[in-house]
Amino acid sequence: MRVLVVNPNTTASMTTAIGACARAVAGPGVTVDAVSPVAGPVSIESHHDEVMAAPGVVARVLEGELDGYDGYVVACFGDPALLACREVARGPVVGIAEAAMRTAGYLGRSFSVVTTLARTIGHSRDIARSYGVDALCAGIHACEVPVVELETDPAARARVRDTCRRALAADGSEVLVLGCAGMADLADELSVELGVPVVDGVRAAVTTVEQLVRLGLRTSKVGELAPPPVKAYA
Ligand SMILES: NC(=O)NC1=NC(=O)NC1=O
Repeated sequence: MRVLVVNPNTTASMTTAIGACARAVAGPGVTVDAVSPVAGPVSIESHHDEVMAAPGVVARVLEGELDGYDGYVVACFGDPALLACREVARGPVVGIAEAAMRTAGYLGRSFSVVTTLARTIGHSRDIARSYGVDALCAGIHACEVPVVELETDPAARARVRDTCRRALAADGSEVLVLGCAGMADLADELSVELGVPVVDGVRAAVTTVEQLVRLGLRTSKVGELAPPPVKAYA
C-alpha cells in the first residue's frame, strides 16, 4: 500500500517531520511519502493562505494518481482543497482535521481543539460543523504561536501545553485535538503531562487512510466527488 501525505505548506522541514510522524504509525506493507506543493505559502494561517495553497495540493494528488498511490492525507488542519482532491483521486483522501475530530469522538464525551492563531478558530469551527462533529467540540483555542515558529521558537512547546491545559479546564472536555500538523510530535508527551488522550491529526489521518484501503473502500464516484468536468483553461 502506498500513501501520499501532502503538506499544503512549503516548509520543507515540516514536510519531513510530518512524513516521519506518519511513517511511525504506518502498518506492515505500507509506504508513506511526504511532499509539499512546488510553490505556495510557507505556512497556512488564513483563508488567503488556504486558497493560494490549494492548487499545489491538488496538483500533488493528480501526480499521485499517475504514480499509483492508494490513498492520500491532506496534512494541514484546515483540510485545504480536501473535496477537490477527493474529486480527482480514486482512493481515499483524508484531512488531518476531520481525522482528528472523528478520532477524538471515539475517546470521550467532548474534545477541545488547540490551534495556532486565533484567526483560524472560525474556520476550524466551520469544518467541524461540515463534518457533523460540532456538538462534540467543546471549544477551540489558539496558542498564538505562528505555524513556522512551532519549529523555531523554543518557548512554543510550553505555550502549546499551557493553552491545552487552559482549554481542558475552560471546556470541561476529556480529549485534546492538536490543531496543526506542526504540533504532531508533541502529542505523546502532552498526553502524559495532561492525563488525557491527545489526538494528532497526521497519525489519525494516515491510519484512517490505511483502514479504508484495507477495507477495499475508495472515494465514491457517483455524484459530488465524481471526476471534475474536463474543460479548457484560458
Ligand atoms: N491551524 C493551522 O495553522 N494549521 C496549519 N497551518 C499549516 O501551515 N499547517 C497546519 O496544520
